[in-house]
Amino acid sequence: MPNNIWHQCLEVLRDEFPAQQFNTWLRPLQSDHREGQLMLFAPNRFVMDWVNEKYLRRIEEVLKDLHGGQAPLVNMKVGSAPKMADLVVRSETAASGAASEQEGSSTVTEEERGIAATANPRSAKLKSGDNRRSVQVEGDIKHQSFLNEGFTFDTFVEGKSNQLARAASMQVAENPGGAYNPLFLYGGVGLGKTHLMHAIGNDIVRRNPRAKVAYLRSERFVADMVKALQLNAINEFKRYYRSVDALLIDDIQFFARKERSQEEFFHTFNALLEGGQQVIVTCDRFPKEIVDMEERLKSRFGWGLTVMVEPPELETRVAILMKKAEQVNVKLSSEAAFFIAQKIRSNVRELEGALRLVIANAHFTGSEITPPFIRESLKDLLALHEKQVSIDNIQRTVAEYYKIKVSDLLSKRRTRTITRPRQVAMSLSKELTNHSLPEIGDAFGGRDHTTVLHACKKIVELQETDPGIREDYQNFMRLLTT
Ligand SMILES: Nc1ncnc2c1ncn2[C@@H]1O[C@H](COP(=O)(O)OP(=O)(O)OP(=O)(O)O)[C@@H](O)[C@H]1O
Repeated sequence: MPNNIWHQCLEVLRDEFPAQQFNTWLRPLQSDHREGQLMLFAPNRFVMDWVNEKYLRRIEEVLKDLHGGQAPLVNMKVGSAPKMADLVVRSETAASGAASEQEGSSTVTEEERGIAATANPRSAKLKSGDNRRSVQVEGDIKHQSFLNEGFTFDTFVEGKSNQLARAASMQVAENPGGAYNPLFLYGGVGLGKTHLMHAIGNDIVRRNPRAKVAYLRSERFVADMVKALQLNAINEFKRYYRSVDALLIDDIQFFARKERSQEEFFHTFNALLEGGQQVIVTCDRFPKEIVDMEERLKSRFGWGLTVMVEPPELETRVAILMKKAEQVNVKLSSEAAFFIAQKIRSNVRELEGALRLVIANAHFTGSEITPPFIRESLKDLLALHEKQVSIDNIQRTVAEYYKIKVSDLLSKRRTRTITRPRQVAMSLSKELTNHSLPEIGDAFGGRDHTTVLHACKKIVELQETDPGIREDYQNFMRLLTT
């Protein structure tokens, strides 16, 4: 009876608390007891916070009374999917002494409060900008996250598009707090930034099981900070985030406009860097391009190493598909992988989604995975893709075709090998999307609309005089629209 230990504990608690309290907060908790750890699953974050605040200490005492030195460590988690990187709150012995840092003067913005209100309904009752000093909190609550165990360097497929990011990440995992601090990984959606970040975290813990690694999305940092302010626990918040060996913050762009959080993060960031602790940040764009973010924070991001993760080229997409299929013990022929990789170019997440769909269909129908079968399975998805020609899509297709990088198309480089593909891509964007000339200019590294106009004229001219360009252009039209 693996969860017996929790039932014993519940029996004691049932006698201690009024029935209504017991039924509301303790009874709904589900448990999973293994390897010296008792994981309690709360149905939502509000219940988890409440139990943490009001009952966790008592739960631990009861377990100690019942099992002495054999009592398991208690962790709490929302939901029940063990593979997800959900927030885990671990109760630990309070560290002595209060943090002495001065609090910043900026106030919590409406948006920041909104996040906290979602995370914790009680916070909605608190007055805006309430940042009274902490007196005491019930127990010292420390936050830690489970890292997705499947996201490792072994499961990450290397290609030209991510070679540098992967190498830098491996260096950081080997030597956290060393030369690449902070590590700033950026790039479009679904390209593997989170995967790499977890791989670093997992590797740090593998090398040093005592290492304290905190992974969280930036919204979580904001919500925790606002909640800490409201519960007068900001010093505990600061102490916790400054005590980790590595702080991994995903999708930092969500800090935009959250001034108080930026300020808090700025101080945390400095403290960690000074302490030789590792900071890793991911973002959907280059630091300088993040809007509504303090300049001093953006410039700090550039102190270590900033690396882009680019969309994978065809060969890498094929390799990723083969690897993902292998992970679920499905035999995928290279012809089939190639077929999917050619059709789905947007990002790896979508590539994975397409593969899952094909595998599920094959499983249910007992069919072999062949190109005609794939075409039929992905009919709706492909139709959607074909309808949606985006500038992004055009840039990727053109870059891949001419064997250059998307970032070259967006750069200021003016060599012929780059300018011609750039003009082709601009012209295709004008012809195949509804974007205006200024919008297209913007999407190509912030160029003026007259540059786009010039590119369009040039490509029309060249199609008449240069058979090579004419053929390329026709190929693109076919690739992008059929
Ligand atoms: N090179 C790769 N090898 C294997 N899997 C990959 C690779 N790149 C991405 N993936 C997979 O693609 C999926 C999406 O990746 P991930 O969540 O890391 O993207 P992201 O760049 O963080 O996106 P977002 O900006 O939306 O958060 C994950 O399942 C990840 O394992």
